[in-house]
Amino acid sequence: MDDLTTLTAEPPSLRSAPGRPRDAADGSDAVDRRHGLSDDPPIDRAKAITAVGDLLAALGRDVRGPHLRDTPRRVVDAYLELLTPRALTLTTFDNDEGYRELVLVRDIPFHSLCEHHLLPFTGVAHVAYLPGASLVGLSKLARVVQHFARDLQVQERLTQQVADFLDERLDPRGVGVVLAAEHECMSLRGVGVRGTRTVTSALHGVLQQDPRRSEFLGICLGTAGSVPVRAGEGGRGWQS
Ligand SMILES: Nc1nc2c(ncn2[C@@H]2O[C@H](COP(=O)(O)OP(=O)(O)OP(=O)(O)O)[C@@H](O)[C@H]2O)c(=O)[nH]1
Ligand SMILES: [Zn+2]
Repeated sequence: MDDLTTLTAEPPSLRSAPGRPRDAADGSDAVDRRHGLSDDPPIDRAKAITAVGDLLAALGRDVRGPHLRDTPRRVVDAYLELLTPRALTLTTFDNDEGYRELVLVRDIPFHSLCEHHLLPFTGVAHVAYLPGASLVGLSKLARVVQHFARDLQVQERLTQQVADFLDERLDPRGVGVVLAAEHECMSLRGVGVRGTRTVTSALHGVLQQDPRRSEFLGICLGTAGSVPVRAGEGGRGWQS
């Protein structure tokens, strides 16, 4: 192992300076997940619990009932769980053998929360890179997806964040990320079209150009022998 980079993602309430990736006081690189305005207010759990209680009351619910009584706390803790990223450690190795072909981890299941409706979108990610001087631990490609998915997101931004992060940290010859997801805000409500898949991609470096682009997208989008299906139980997102 030639390099070990630890990226800690603290709960937002503990962060001193919300913003994009920044240097932490302990010398590690901290990735702040609240990529919106740099002056995002801190999290106030008690205030959030009160607000959910008020919301339920305003929706005409009797919040004194045995099941609803503790629901505001449950809801707030559920959101905090869904929106707090796990710490991420990116482990890289010298590419001593000079491997130069595509490294692709396909069918990574993920879930995130849509920023517009606070409803989940779930699907699979396909993450690839063309190595330069370094290889990365394979599981880390899945961890990067999970890390950035734990946020209020739009699919386009999530896709780009994963690609940009790997491009910055690995210095590879190319990076490719494809996400295919179903948005519950389109399935359960609104237009009500169950079973649609939104596909987004972000390509960097050599993977932007053919023939690498076609090779990568062909594997991801099914023109190389498999057909994408909804992310299913057990994380199976594709069918031969
Ligand atoms: N581009 C993009 N749009 C998204 C994403 N998630 C949800 N949306 C869309 O955000 C849009 C919000 O549109 P609005 O008209 O403000 O909301 P709405 O009245 O609830 O719209 P409907 O969903 O059409 O009922 C909808 O078209 C959603 O489908 C995403 O990840 N990316
Ligand atoms: Zn939505």
